[in-house]
Amino acid sequence: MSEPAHYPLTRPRRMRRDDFSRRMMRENRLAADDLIYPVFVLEGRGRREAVASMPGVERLSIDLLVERATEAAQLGIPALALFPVTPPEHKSLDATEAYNPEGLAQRAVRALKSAVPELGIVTDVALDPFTSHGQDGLLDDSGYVLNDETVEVLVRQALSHAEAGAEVVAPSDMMDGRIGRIREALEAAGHIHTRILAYSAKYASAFYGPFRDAVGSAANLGKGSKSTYQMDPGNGDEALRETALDIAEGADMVMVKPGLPYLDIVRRVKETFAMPTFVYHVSGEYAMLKAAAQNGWLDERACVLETLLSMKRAGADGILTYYAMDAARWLRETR
Ligand SMILES: NCc1[nH]cc(CCC(=O)O)c1CC(=O)O
Ligand SMILES: [Mg+2]
Repeated sequence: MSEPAHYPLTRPRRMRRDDFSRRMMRENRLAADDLIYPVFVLEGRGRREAVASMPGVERLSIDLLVERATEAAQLGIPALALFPVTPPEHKSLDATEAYNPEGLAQRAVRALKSAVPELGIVTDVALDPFTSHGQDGLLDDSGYVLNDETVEVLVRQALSHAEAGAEVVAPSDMMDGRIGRIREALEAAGHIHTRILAYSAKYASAFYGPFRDAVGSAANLGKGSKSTYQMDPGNGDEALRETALDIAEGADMVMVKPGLPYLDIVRRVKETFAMPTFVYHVSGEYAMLKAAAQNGWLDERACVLETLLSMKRAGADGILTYYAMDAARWLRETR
């Protein structure tokens, strides 16, 4: 009774035969701990506004945001990323509203920290919600985004966030040298515990379109491009050089953005630096999944969870996603 020689000795399908052995060999899992929930905050009370290009996503006034944040914490989500919707009358060429201690972001941080202290708050350090032209920095006469002058404003903005109680500041602007300057300023001001989540490899991506609608910077930006500071989608090695600089300057965590089209970069960054590595599943990626789901073309729950799991498999330690609340709920239910 000899083995038929043409039969494989190794049958990978054995381990896939039953649910128990599939679970035993599963290498990566998604959990609520992996999720960071990006939210848009509005002026006023009792206000909620839908974002047309992101069905299911709402801009909320601080009081409603506090309720939402309470739910997020109950679902086990560790942190929220805050994005203010600046009223047009507070936008200017010099973006001074960015570091107003009574600004919307700063007030939202204080309200969230007092109502839901266990939920980590990540603030966005960048000037685009505050400039009248929608660029992430100050402009010279030719319209070029100035680096060092912008960094000085980012430092003031980051300090105002730390002062308000944000545990994590996340520079998303891609100016050179800003991590080092922010780190020095935080230390000098005694904010030695404030973590920096650096958007280290942020690409000049068309997938940010719906976000710019959500924060109301799309109209200001018009046809303007961010290619003189955000990275060229054709580049991979440059992402490693950018990340190395941010780590050397004092970043505690690094990020790649967008997500799904850039998972090769996530893998390379994680393998090269072994740092806490985050990925941003951006607004356009959310919109794609949502649109297909609304048309009945994709199983939303299955495709979203598969997408987020693939980000973990690529090496991400955490994911910023507009699907955070849904995903945390889905992960609680047993199929
Ligand atoms: N500093 C701006 C910023 N911070 C986060 C996003 C995009 C997030 C998303 O698309 O979900 C952007 C947009 C941009 O760079 O134009
Ligand atoms: Mg850089």
